[in-house]
Amino acid sequence: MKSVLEVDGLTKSYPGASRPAAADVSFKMAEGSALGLVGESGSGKSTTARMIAGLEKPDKGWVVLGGRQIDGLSRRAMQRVRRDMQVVFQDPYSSLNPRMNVEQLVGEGLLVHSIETDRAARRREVERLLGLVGLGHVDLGAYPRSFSGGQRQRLAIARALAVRPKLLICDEPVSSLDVSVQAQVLNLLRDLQSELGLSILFIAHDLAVVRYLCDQVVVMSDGRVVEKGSREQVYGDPQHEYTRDLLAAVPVPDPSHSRRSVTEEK
Ligand SMILES: Nc1ncnc2c1ncn2[C@@H]1O[C@H](COP(=O)(O)OP(=O)(O)OP(=O)(O)O)[C@@H](O)[C@H]1O
Repeated sequence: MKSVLEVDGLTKSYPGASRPAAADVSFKMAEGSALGLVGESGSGKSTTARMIAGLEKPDKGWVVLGGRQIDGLSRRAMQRVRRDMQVVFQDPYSSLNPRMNVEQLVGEGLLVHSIETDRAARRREVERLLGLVGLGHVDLGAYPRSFSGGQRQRLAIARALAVRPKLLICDEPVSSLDVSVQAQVLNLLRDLQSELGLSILFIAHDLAVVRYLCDQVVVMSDGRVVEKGSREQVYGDPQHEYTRDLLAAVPVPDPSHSRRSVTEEK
């Protein structure tokens, strides 16, 4: 199967640290799949994601997106690659510009990347995207301050999808939300993944969340990959003691219990 993302030997040390934040991290992601990168706080997930997204330069290793090596590209070249790789961040309160309204926020990528320069057509596309994320009813002139955390995360997802990325990186996208809202946003991501064939790299410390959404799992500890495999392998027959310990500590209920309420969030 064609891979959307390959990382090989990614390594990063921060000055003064006693060990690398990420050491020799390698994995492959098939197109249309959802891969969960899991581990406790400090295990190196964000550092790895930042190197993939070009926000941090690796000391060693490489990143290939859609067959093209993207580490070490110039800032300008990287800007073009950003269209193919969108990130949804943990905190929807700081990731959305408070001075931009819904139409501007969701439509920005369409304008910046010259995908849709006609205002009326862009507006229609923004409305379509809002419908996709369950916000078909919202006022295009509204500002982020009038939305709940879950709704803001839906806006962030619509904004990311606008440019039709090859890869969506979700960095702890539900961990700042209430548990009931978490389930709704996870259900949305799952539906989008199956309906649009989206490739999602999902970063989380919570194994229950990853089990729900991801078909492949990479487990990190102390900057290293300690286990990787299919969901069935990693959850059904964990090989590493660290994975077994993480699994033993899973606290969150199955989000599928609130599946019917996906569109009910206000
Ligand atoms: N900019 C930085 N400068 C120095 N050290 C850093 C920096 N960013 C991360 N680290 C260190 O690198 C290690 C890995 O951190 P990283 O944030 O990648 O882990 P994580 O698994 O994403 O954790 P969290 O879930 O808390 O974000 C930690 O020891 C952290 O303190």
